[in-house]
Amino acid sequence: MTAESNKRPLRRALVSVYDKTGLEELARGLHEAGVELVSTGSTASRIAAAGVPVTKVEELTGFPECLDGRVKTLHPKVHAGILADLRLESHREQLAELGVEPFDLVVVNLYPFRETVASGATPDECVEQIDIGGPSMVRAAAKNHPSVAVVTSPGRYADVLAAVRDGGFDLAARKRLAAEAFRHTAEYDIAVSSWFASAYAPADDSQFPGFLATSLERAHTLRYGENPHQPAALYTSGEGGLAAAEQLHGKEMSYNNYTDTDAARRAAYDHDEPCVAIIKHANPCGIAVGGDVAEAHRKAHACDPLSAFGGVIAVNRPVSKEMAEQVAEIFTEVVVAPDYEEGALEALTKKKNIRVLRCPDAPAHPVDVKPIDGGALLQVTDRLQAEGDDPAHWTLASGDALSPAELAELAFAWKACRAVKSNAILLAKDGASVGVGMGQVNRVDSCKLAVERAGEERARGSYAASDAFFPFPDGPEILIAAGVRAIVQPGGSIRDEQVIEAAQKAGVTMYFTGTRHFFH
Ligand SMILES: NC(=O)c1ncn([C@@H]2O[C@H](COP(=O)(O)O)[C@@H](O)[C@H]2O)c1NC=O
Repeated sequence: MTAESNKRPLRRALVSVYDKTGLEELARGLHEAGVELVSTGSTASRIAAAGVPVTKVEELTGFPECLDGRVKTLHPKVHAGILADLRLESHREQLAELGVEPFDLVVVNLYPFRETVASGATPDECVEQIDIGGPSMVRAAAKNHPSVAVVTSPGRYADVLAAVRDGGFDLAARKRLAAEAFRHTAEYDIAVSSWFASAYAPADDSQFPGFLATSLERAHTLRYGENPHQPAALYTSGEGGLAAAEQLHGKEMSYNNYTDTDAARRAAYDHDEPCVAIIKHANPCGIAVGGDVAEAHRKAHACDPLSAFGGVIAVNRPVSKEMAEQVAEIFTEVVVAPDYEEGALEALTKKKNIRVLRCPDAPAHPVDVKPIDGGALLQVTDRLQAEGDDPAHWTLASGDALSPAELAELAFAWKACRAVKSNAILLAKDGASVGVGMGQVNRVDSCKLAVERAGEERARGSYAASDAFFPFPDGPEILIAAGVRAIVQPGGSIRDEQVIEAAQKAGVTMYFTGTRHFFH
């Protein structure tokens, strides 16, 4: 059967829309093409006011709309007209016996439940905005797509008018519309059920909903996942962020580009000053702040130029021309920034392959969701804390108190360390990481790695941060032997006394934050 022969002419339409955008044009176009219109309350009034003939649904059902609109279209004369499978003789015969006319087109959009909740309305007001008749019609029409076309968005009206002039929608188009319709009602039900789960949840102390569902849209299929044998795709939540970033230049973003870019933005936005973070395999090979982004980039790159080759760079300010020219000299996979100053894009795009992203929003996701076999873990996203991450609240555990300038150096090391996968040790100097020990299964090896990466000269006099407490003095001893000026760590080990003693013996300043930043 050809697509042409699948077409079903549009002769009779049921229109019931809360959002009246484009309604008059749609009604007029349908009427001019000879389509009979049946409609509900205020939708019918708007159509009639536009001078287009319309039959009120009450005239069809012989039953008044009642209960403040709770019952309008919930009637067999409506639903039999939508649900009759016109391919079946028996259905056609039954409609004739019952005196029911079939509908070929259903145009419905639903009460604004989400918007009502967001407006801070009372529970009763929210409940009243749960559409019942609308989803019933949409689901019925979508189920019966072999006979009926269903439209749930004013964005589709132009297609409807094109189809009506062209002999109707073919079956493939009706299937696509049905898929859209079921998604529309599914998203609606997710909003309603999520609201119920939080607004009417059984009393317990959990701040997490009793039921969790989400709706994500596939933005595009990626070339592959973490490895070439893994198919992968990107989904967006519709709330901006990295997944919706605008790509201004370069090859298609890969799965690994996205994960590294996410980590890089997390690191760069931890700092108030202009900051650049360079990430490889989700770990920093350089983080630095500076008077401007060009300086921050030079300092970040200097941390580990070998590893920065092929890195992903995030900036918390617009990229300047000067920074862009520096970046263009180095093989870089991705640059992401809130914007690009004049001349910056020109400099970057001289490199054919570099991916350039504009992402105006700071990272915002409030909850981390991690799938595990058979379920998922949810946690409130780790952020810098008002207290533990502010040096004003730190406890001096050993040595002399630092001067404000030195304390600022140690505070930079502490914040930058949060971007390193645990066990994390980070050495910093002049507002730049100089040695990073990441992802080791014991803290001593992380200390060794950080010191080795920094090299003797840069380690000496640097400021060291540890994402979690030292369980033994062996880690700090390595840092002390390398000549660090001060150490910051959460504290809280049962052997804190031994750790403090090691620092005291060496005359090294040590602060406790009381806050931990594991990052896995
Ligand atoms: N109760 C019903 O039978 C019913 N039938 C259609 N609706 C909704 O009423 C709205 C349109 O109403 P009106 O044409 O009165 O503006 C649409 O959003 C439609 O989804 C209904 N409303 C709620 O359930």
